[in-house]
Amino acid sequence: MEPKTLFEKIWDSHVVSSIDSNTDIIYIDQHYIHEVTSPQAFEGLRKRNIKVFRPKQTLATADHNIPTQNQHLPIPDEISRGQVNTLDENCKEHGITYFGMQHPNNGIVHVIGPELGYTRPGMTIVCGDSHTSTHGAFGAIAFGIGTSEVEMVFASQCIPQVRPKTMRINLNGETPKGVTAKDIIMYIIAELSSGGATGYFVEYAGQVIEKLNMEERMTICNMSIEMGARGGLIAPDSVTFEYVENATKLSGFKISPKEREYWNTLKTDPGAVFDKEIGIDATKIHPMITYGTNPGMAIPVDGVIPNPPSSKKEKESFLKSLDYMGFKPGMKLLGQKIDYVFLGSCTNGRIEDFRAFASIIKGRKKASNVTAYIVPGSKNVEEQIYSEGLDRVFNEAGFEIRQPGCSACLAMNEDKIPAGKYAVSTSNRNFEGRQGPGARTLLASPLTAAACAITGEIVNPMQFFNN
Ligand SMILES: CC(C)[C@H](C(=O)O)[C@@H](O)C(=O)O
Ligand code: SF4
Repeated sequence: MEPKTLFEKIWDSHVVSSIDSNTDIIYIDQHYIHEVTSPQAFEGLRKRNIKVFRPKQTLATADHNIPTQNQHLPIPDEISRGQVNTLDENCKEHGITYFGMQHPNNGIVHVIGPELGYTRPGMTIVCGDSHTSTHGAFGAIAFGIGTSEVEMVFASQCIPQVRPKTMRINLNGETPKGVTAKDIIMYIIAELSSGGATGYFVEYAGQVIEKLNMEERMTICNMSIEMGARGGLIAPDSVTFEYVENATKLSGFKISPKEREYWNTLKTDPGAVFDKEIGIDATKIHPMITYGTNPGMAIPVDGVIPNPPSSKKEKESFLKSLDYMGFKPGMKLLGQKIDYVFLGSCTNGRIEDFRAFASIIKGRKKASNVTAYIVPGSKNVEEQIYSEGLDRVFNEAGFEIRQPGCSACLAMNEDKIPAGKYAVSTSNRNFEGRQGPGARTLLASPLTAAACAITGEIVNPMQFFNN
C-alpha cells in the first residue's frame, strides 16, 4: 500500500463521491454552529421546506454576540439579542443541542467542542467560522465554511470541497523558557507571512509538537488560518487520547473499541510525500508580538520594527499599517505604554492560559493605566478558574474575571477597545478595527499579556523567569 499522510487518510475515508480530479464530496462527522453564520442557512432550509438531516451531529452555542457581564439579564443590544434568540428558535425547531448563554456548557464554539469530547481524532469537522482549524489539534480535518455551505451540511451532512495541497512543518530543538505555543505559531506565521500557507492543509510535527499539551496544540492549530492555510492538524497520541477520554466524561459520549482502534492508525506513514515540507529550529523562537495589522507582522518582543519592503505596493501597505498603529520602522516596542489587555478568545481562553497568566500576576498588582478584559473561553473554564482558586490570584492583583464569550476578540459585542488605544491581546487577529473602530491590537501570548498588564507597558515576559 502506498504511504499516506494523516490528512490523506482522514480525507480519503470520508469521500462519498468525486466530482472531478480535484473536487470530492466529503462526509462531515461534526457540524458546529453559532449565532452569526447560521441564520441564513436555516432560512434557506425553510424556503426549501427541509429539515436538518443529522441534528445529532450538529452542536450549537452562542458566543460572538453575547455580553460578558450580567449574563443573567436579557442581552441589552437589540441586534445581538435577536441573533441569539433566532439561534435558540432554530435549534428547537430542528432538534439541535444548543448550549445558550448561561448553560453550564456554553462557551466559544472552538473551546466547548473539544472540552466536551465532541471533537475527536479522525473526524471531519466544519463550522461557519474560520478558526474551526482549532479542532485539527486532535488529528481531525477541521475547517471553516461559508453560510451557503452551512446550509449544504444541514441538508445533507456532506459538502463538496477542493482537495487542498499538503504541507508539513517540522519543529525541532528545545524552545527557550517563556516561549509558549502562541509564540511558536506567531513565529511560524511571521516566517511564512500571512499568505504563506494559502491552499495548503498543514500538519505540525516534530519533538516540539509532541511535547505540547492539548491546549497548546489547539493554540497552534487555531492560528493556521492566519497564514492562509485551509487548516492545520497534529497526529493524535497518548496526550490526545487521555484528553478526549476525560472530555467525553463531561458529555457522556462512549468511545467504542472500533473508534479507539481507528485512532491508532492516525499518523502519517513513513515515506508519505507532502507537497511542501518546512523545518523550524525551535531554539530560535522568542516571545513574539505583532506591530502591524496582520498576524504575520510580528517580531520578538524585544526586537525592532523592520524597514519597509522594497516593492512600492508592499511598502505603501506596510507604512499604512504602521501609521494606523502609530509606529515607525526601526522602532523598539519595549517600553511602549499600553492601555488594555485582553486575556481570552478561542486562541488563548482555556484553563492553561489562565494558569499561565496567573503565574506572572500572582503577588503583583495590575498597572493603574491598564484596563483588563479577562474572559474565560467557556463556562467550564470559568468553573475551573473558581474551583482552582485562580479567581483569588486575579482579584488580589486587581483583575476582574468576566463571563465567557468571544468578547474583545472582535467588536461584535459590548467589549470594545476605544480608538487609538493600545491593547495587548491574546486573540488571533489584529486587522484595522478588529477590536473596535481605531483600536490598536498587539497580539501576544498570555505570559506576555500578563507581564504587560502589571508593568503597563510592553515588556519581555522572560524577565519574570530570571528572578
Ligand atoms: C464571525 C465569524 C464568521 C468570524 C470567523 O469566521 O472567524 C469570527 O469568528 C472571527 O474570528 O472573525
Ligand atoms: S474568539 Fe475570536 S476568533 Fe474565536 S470564534 Fe470568537 S471571534 Fe472568532
